[in-house]
Parts: sequence; C-alpha cells; structure tokens
Amino acid sequence: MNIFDELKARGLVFQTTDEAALSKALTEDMVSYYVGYDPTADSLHLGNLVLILTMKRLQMAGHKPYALVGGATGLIGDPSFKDSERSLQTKDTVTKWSGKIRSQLERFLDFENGENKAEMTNNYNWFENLTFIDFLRDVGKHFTVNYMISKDSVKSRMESGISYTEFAYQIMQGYDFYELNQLHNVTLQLGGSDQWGNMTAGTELLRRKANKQGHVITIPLITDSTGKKFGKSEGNAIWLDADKTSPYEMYQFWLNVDDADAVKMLKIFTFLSLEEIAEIEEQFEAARHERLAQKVLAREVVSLVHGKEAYEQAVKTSEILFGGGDLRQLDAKSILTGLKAAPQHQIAPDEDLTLIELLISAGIAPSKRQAREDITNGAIYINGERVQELDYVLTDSDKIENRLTVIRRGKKKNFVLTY
Ligand SMILES: Nc1ncnc2c1ncn2[C@@H]1O[C@H](COP(=O)(O)OP(=O)(O)OP(=O)(O)O)[C@@H](O)[C@H]1O
Ligand SMILES: N[C@@H](Cc1ccc(O)cc1)C(=O)O
Repeated sequence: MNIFDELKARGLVFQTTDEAALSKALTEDMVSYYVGYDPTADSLHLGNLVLILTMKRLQMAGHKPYALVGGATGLIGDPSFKDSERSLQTKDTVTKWSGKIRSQLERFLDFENGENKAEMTNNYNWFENLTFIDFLRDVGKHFTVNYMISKDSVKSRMESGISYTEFAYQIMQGYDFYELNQLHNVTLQLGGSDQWGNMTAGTELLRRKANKQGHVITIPLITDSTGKKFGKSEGNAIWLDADKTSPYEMYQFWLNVDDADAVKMLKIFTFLSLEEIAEIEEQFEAARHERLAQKVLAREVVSLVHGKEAYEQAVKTSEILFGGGDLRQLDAKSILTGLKAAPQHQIAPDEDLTLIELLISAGIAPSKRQAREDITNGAIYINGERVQELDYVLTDSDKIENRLTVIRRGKKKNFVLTY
C-alpha cells in the first residue's frame, strides 16, 4: 500500500487538491512537504499531534518534512473559522512560545538521519525583512479581494467584521508555501481541514507566480465525544506539555475514549499497523467491557508523547488509586487528578482532630456512632492504609506533599482533605 492510500485508510485524508497527481508524486519521488504551527500558546495539544504524526508517517515513507513555526503569522492571528478577532500577543510572548513549540516538534520527527531528515523553519525569517511595499507589489498583486472574501474560512467574518490585519493572514500563509517552494522545493502542505482556505492561497500563488503545481492535504478535525474540535479555543485541549496536562491525565483521557471512537483513534494516533489494529478491533468487539482498544491507545500515545516510564507511572497511579495501595507513593497532583470527582474538605493547619472528630467534621460519617463503627470495623483507610485507632491524630507523614490526605471509607468512597 503506498503512503497516500495508507493515510486514507487511516482516516487521515479529508480533502486534497489533484489527488491523482499527488498520489503519483508520493509514489515516485521524494516529496518535500510542510506543516505550519502558530505559536498561539506555550504548548501544542492532541489536535496538533495528529498532524505531527501524519508528518512522521510521511517521513517514514521517505518524504522530507519541514516543520514551520509561525513566528510572523503568530504575530497576526489566523481568522479561519473564528467568530471574532484574536487579541494580539506581544512580540516577546510570541518569541518565547515559538521556542517552546519548536522544541515539542523536535521530539517527534527525525532531524538527523538521511536525505529526508526533517528541517525546522520559521516564517519570521522571510517576513522580517520584507517591506510592506514589496509585499503588496509582489504578493498582494496576485490575489483579488473577491477571491479572498469568497473563502469559507472568513465568510462569517465578512458580516461580523474582520480587521485588515487578519484579512491579510491567508496571503501570508500563501506566501510561506511559495517561499518554501523556492527555497527547498516544498510542493505539499498539510493542515487541519480548517486550513484549506489558507493552504489553497499558497497553491494559487505558486501557480501564478512560479507556474508550479503545489499540493494540499487536509486532515479531518478530531473532535471530542460531544463533537467539539479539540483545541485551545474550545477550552478542551489535552496539552503535550506534561506541566499543563500530566501524563496521568492524558492516560485517563485515552482510557475514557468512547467505544465508538476508539478504533478510529488507534488508526490516527498510533503507529500500530492496520493489520495489528484489525486484530485489536476483533478482540475489542468481542469483549467491549475490557476496553482493550482504550488501553492500547493509552499505552501507545502516552508512551509516544511522554515516554515509557511516564506511561508506566500512570498505570501505577491508576492501580494504586483505584485498586488499593499506599497513596504516599504518588504525587499530590496525580491524586487530585485521579480523584477529581471525590468530595474535598479543607482542614485548618492547626486542627488536631481525632479520627472520629475528623470523619464527622469532613462529612465522611454522619454521626459519632457511625464513625466509631466504621473505624472499628476496619472500613476507614488513610492514604490507602487501614487505621483502626479511634483517637488517631493525623501526623505530617499523612500529609502528602503537605497538601492533602485521602480518606477512604469502604471499598470505593474517597474523600480528599486539603491543607
Ligand atoms: N482537533 C484537531 N484535529 C486535527 N487538527 C487540528 C485540531 N486542532 C488543530 N489542528 C490543526 O493543527 C494546526 C495548528 O492549529 P492551531 O494552532 O490553530 O491550533 P488550535 O488549537 O486549533 O488553535 P485555535 O483553537 O486557537 O484555533 C492546524 O493545521 C490545525 O488545523
Ligand atoms: N494558520 C495555521 C498555522 C500556519 C502558519 C503559517 C503557515 O505557513 C502554515 C500554517 C494555524 O493557525 O494553524
């Protein structure tokens, strides 16, 4: 199967320009291609990861990737399918975020080996010295306003309003494609389906200014279970930066993917072969309650993004939180994430309550009698360990990172005491 057919079989192709020519080029030559990321946050997220992995698939098939950080376009703001203007970030912020995005991209592609090793680029390099006059004369002249306003990506804004700044965005991205073609013979651009308008501005410029054919592939936008696109603007991003979304949170996210989406996600987010995925699908369908597809997803994607060790730590966290064990082996953040749904109760630092008093004050037991019964029956656990002393007083070693203590009543009911 050639790489284009494989991308299609994985559900990664939404739209393309001239499919026959593109498929032929990808079969016969080494194609140089690019994907652009604007530094509009300090981290990429799972929605962006789909494209990074698609870049990687093409690189594994022998094609040459250019990862572009939008140091210039990030200063302008892409209006595609956005209801309102973006607020401009300072130049310092954009520079700082560019660095972060760049180092995340570097983790996924091979920048070292072979003729098709990946290259990193930044459109600030060519926009920095391009004067306004030259831009209008050499680039703007190739676009009619009629063409620009006809794009679906800006249509709604033609009514609600759009600044000249954001309106110019599509021809900036168009110019990037042209420039990368001139510099590195890049002939293919990939992006999410919301990027079609900007990307075809590039093929248009290539045709008009250099008389060359450029290709575009859009990938479908990945949505959450409620049908919302994963992304920053929707506020449901799962970040690749471990400080923003911990490996444990990402692990939980994958474990909770809907049955209906799980196999689709395996094709999009993992490097397992389609045959391996078909086998997993068969087992998964035979016993859905075992959630095999979700477990494999969690293993593959968390290991890919955060490494095997972080994945194993996430599994351990889950086992200890939900299967039993000493919670002091875990960090406070993972516990808070894992027990998000558990009731929390804040304790004043100098409150030296006995266990009975504590159970009542935190609402864990309804009465003194019940509290006493629970403790003596062995139904009360502090950080996973059974405590049967009625007048036990919490010590510093019960306070995980000095932030919290978990009290469990019976098998499942957790309560988090915070300080
Ligand atoms: N959920 C998603 N599924 C597939 N591709 C995505 C998704 N979210 C973003 N992308 C793609 O990643 C690239 C970079 O996206 P961008 O920086 O606009 O992220 P974003 O989170 O969508 O940002 P914003 O929400 O601010 O628009 C684009 O090509 C975009 O289409
Ligand atoms: N417009 C793209 C980012 C991008 C920037 C410059 C490009 O040349 C290509 C893509 C986005 O917002 O996601």
